[in-house]
Amino acid sequence: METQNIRVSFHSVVQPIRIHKTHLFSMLPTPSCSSNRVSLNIRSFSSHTLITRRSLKCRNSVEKVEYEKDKSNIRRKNLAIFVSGGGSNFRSIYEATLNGLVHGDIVVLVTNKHDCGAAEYARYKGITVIVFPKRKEAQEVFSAEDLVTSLRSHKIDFILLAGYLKLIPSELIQAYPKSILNIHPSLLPAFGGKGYYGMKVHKAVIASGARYSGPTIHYVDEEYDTGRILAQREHKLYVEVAAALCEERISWREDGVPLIQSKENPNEFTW
Ligand SMILES: Nc1nc2c(c(=O)[nH]1)N[C@@H](CN(C=O)c1ccc(C(=O)N[C@@H](CCC(=O)O)C(=O)O)cc1)CN2
Ligand SMILES: NCC(=O)N[C@@H]1O[C@H](COP(=O)([O-])[O-])[C@@H](O)[C@H]1O
Repeated sequence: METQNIRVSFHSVVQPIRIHKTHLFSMLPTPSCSSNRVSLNIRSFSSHTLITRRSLKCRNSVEKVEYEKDKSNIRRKNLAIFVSGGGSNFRSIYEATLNGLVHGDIVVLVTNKHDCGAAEYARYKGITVIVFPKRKEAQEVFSAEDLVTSLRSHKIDFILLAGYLKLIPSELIQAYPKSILNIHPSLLPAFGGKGYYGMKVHKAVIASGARYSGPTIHYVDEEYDTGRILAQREHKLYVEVAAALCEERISWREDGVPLIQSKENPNEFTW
């Protein structure tokens, strides 16, 4: 049987398309590199905060400009993560909340498998674990409304699905508009929908002869994998998107396309 070489690449397959929007920010003055060091504070016109740029050394007239968003006056966000298995993305995001990459805290883990690896890890870290939906034979009923009430009591700002294998009910979607994301292990819309989860997705990609694959992060709507796509790139993507969420660097284009404001250059947006 002919073996097929497939490159399952988590590198940038879909080049981020960058657009330059100036109405959000003052035109960024081009830093002069006459001196050895440049430092510049840039005040934006938008609701965003002061963007300070660390002074940088210019070498060989090549500028390396980094912007450090001033997060001191951005409220830390409360996150709920939904998982059904080991929680590899959950653990990455959790670590990122501790090392400062994500300006938020994982307050609740929701799972349909009370004894999954992610739930055990969460309990060990002192994170509240909620089982939803409960097993059919469970004594007490815990409805979608009960789940919304519980998430509200924990003051949850965003919900991140990370290997959660059940359909999110519309009650939750209505209660958290534009605030629920999911990571899917293919370049949607290909290989998505009911029945496409876990290894089933990768097997379908390989069987199709596709040359590339990679994850998609999208907003969650009532159907499996049909919500607005936010990002498609290498597998550490969820931490970067969670960071953008918590730093309020996501905006919505007039036609409903969500955009991520670049951390490096606030005048650039990708989708
Ligand atoms: N309302 C939504 N809920 C969920 C979405 C979504 O986009 N909208 N994404 C899924 C995650 N997912 C793909 O990214 C996904 C998960 C599970 C399934 C699936 O077919 N599940 C089986 C049951 C599997 C099991 O119980 O072990 C099924 O429904 O028959 C498809 C896609 C999370 N929720
Ligand atoms: N449709 C989404 C989906 O299928 N997600 C899948 O859930 C698992 C999560 O593993 P983890 O719990 O070890 O991160 C992974 O297999 C991932 O592809």
